[in-house]
Amino acid sequence: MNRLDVKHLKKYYTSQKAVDDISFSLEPGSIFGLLGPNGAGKTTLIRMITGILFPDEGDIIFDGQPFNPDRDNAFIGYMPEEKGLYKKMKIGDQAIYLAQLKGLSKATAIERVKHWFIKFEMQSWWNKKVEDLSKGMQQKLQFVTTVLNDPKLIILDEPFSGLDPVNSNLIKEEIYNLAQKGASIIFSTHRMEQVEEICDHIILVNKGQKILDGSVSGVKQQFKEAIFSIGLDDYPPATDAPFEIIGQNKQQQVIKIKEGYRSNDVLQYYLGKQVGINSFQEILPSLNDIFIKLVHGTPLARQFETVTA
Ligand SMILES: Nc1ncnc2c1ncn2[C@@H]1O[C@H](COP(=O)(O)OP(=O)(O)OP(=O)(O)O)[C@@H](O)[C@H]1O
Repeated sequence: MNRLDVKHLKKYYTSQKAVDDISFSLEPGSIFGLLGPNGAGKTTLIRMITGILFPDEGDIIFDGQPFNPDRDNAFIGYMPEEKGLYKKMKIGDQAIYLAQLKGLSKATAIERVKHWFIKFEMQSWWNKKVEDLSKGMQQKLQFVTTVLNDPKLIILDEPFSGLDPVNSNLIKEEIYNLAQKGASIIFSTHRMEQVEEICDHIILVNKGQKILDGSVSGVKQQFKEAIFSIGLDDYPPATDAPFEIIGQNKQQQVIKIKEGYRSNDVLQYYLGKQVGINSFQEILPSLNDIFIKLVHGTPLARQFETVTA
């Protein structure tokens, strides 16, 4: 059974089709990247999945049942990009209070908060106020308050923003741990290298519509362009070659195989020239390249439109 099924979800504002018929599914234990340019509709989609906004049309199925925010919110952890913490409240009390809001008893809330504060070396923060914390420290606290109740679905919007490399790694490891224990994670970010490193599956949204859906490796395969790197003992002039050279240094040549040829033709070509081949490897496109290719032609700022539902 899927953790989440989003079916034909729509949310129209008078001036914008913010989410326009989006469907996708999320399995338990999956780390899922929700990608898209500014104004694409990601936050609107997340707000519907977390019960903050009601969809105009479509269905959200959570753990096999129609999503009911009152019942299911206890199983969802949402870390929005904007901070949702009380500036003046003491940090320990605040974490306990937020855990209780998610349905934990006071005793369990205290136990969980202590556990996470020790794990993340935050014990000395207990009696401080949020306003005493730096941006990165607040981000770390926000992450802890998001996962305190062991959610089945965790939605993280730019979770690494403001974090130093050590704390980024700490949170990254925790994301893997939570997924391994069965939590499903939706990770929204504009940092493609983070998606490539962390996510197993992505969807790309543009102008309110889903334009790509697949595993990270599958998507990279889908957009590959017959580009290889090859390391040779010597680099003879490549006349009548079944490829074009698109880059070269002392260690390797980057080539694009011409239409109608295969990788074996490249090897045969160089073997025919009696050149020693030291390495040969396909270069897959980065998610950044794929993102730019797919949203190419989209105006830098999403334009408003007149919407009739
Ligand atoms: N409350 C609102 N009223 C009217 N239009 C809105 C409202 N909220 C969002 N929109 C519009 O819906 C579209 C999608 O916005 P949304 O915030 O979901 O995008 P996003 O993908 O999260 O963008 P970003 O990456 O910049 O955060 C935008 O064009 C925005 O102008």
